[in-house]
Amino acid sequence: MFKKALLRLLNAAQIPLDVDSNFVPNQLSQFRISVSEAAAMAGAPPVIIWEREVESLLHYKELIPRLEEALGKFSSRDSAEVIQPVRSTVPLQKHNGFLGLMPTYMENDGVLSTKLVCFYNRGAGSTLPSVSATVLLLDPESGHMKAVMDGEAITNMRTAGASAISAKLLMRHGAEVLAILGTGQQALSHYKAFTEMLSFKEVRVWNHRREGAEKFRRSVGGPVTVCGSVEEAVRGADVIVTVTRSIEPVLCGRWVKPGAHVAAVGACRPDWRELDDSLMKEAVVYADSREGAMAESGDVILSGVEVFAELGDVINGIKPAYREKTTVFKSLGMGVEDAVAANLVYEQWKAKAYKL
Ligand SMILES: NC(=O)C1=CN([C@@H]2O[C@H](COP(=O)(O)OP(=O)(O)OC[C@H]3O[C@@H](n4cnc5c(N)ncnc54)[C@H](O)[C@@H]3O)[C@@H](O)[C@H]2O)C=CC1
Ligand SMILES: O=C(O)C1=NCCCC1
Repeated sequence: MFKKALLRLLNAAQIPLDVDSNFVPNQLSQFRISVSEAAAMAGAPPVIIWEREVESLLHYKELIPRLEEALGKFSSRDSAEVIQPVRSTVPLQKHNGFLGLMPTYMENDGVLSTKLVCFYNRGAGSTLPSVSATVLLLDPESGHMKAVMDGEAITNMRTAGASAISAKLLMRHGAEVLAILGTGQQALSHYKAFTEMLSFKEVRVWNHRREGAEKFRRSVGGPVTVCGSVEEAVRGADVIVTVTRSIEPVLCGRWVKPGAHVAAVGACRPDWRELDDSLMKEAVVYADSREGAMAESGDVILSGVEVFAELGDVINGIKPAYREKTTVFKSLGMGVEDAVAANLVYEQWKAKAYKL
């Protein structure tokens, strides 16, 4: 009874209760109760961490190593490491979109999360975002919800982080020219991740509307060449990122330099395309999840190509990285990426909260 009252007091004072053992507040440790028990007993509400705060807590330098480790764990197919089913989707027909459910459990790491993500094939005139997401982080022992987080910043950063890992592993040594097709949210996060973690002499961008590309150039500040066509942007490029909302191929194999690496991020439905057949057939195709790509990627399904390996297979040393060949990394996005990113945000949030 007394314990309960104390916990309610701590909760009212916004002292986080659902913390791991390294962070047990002194006030609780005297009562020798487990942290999960404490949080569950206290009925502690989840902390809410929104866009600006997520952005301020998440940094590529810390996120990317965690993503790399998570991709490796995913591909090890060890259920104590990662359980992550292929995303289930509910069509939002009236709104030309989908709700994706992305649960993940990492038993060894004690991480349980799910992302709810709505994504849309927006018409040209719409000002609404293409992707809207929320990540829920839970305590696997009690089921208690620890945190509710803005999922857009997490989605933008973890997707760009995974693409940067693909480039690090698959682009040719001495790569100099990066081309980005599309200039929306993912383009911005990819620009940041690629210029922070890798080094390029030139960055080119293309957008189907030139003013979008000009706006992008102004907003990133760094040197960017705006190109008038996809062909102009990608000719001679060593690394190409496709982050468009297109549902038809925008990138053709005949423009792509042999040995280039393509990180293909858009076209995440079985009948959507960003890359043409000739590129898909020429390239060695890698994916974040083989199963995900075979269920969701129009570029893979409709071109009829095989996924050669998962990125995690390369990380685990199970499959080779063909740097000298043309490579495509088909990204669909995975719950395990959201799980490690959200867990990192939560760790950073706790560290900040306890310093105060
Ligand atoms: N693989 C993954 O993990 C993820 C994939 N995505 C996908 O990445 C893509 C980009 O997402 P965001 O940057 O958030 O969207 P956004 O709406 O912010 O940007 C989309 C970009 O595509 C351009 N665009 C629109 N229609 C086009 C067309 N018909 N042809 C060429 N370009 C066109 C827009 O002008 C804009 O520059 C979307 O397809 C989204 O579903 C998003 C999140 C994660
Ligand atoms: O992984 C994600 O998150 C998404 N993947 C594809 C579509 C938009 C969101």
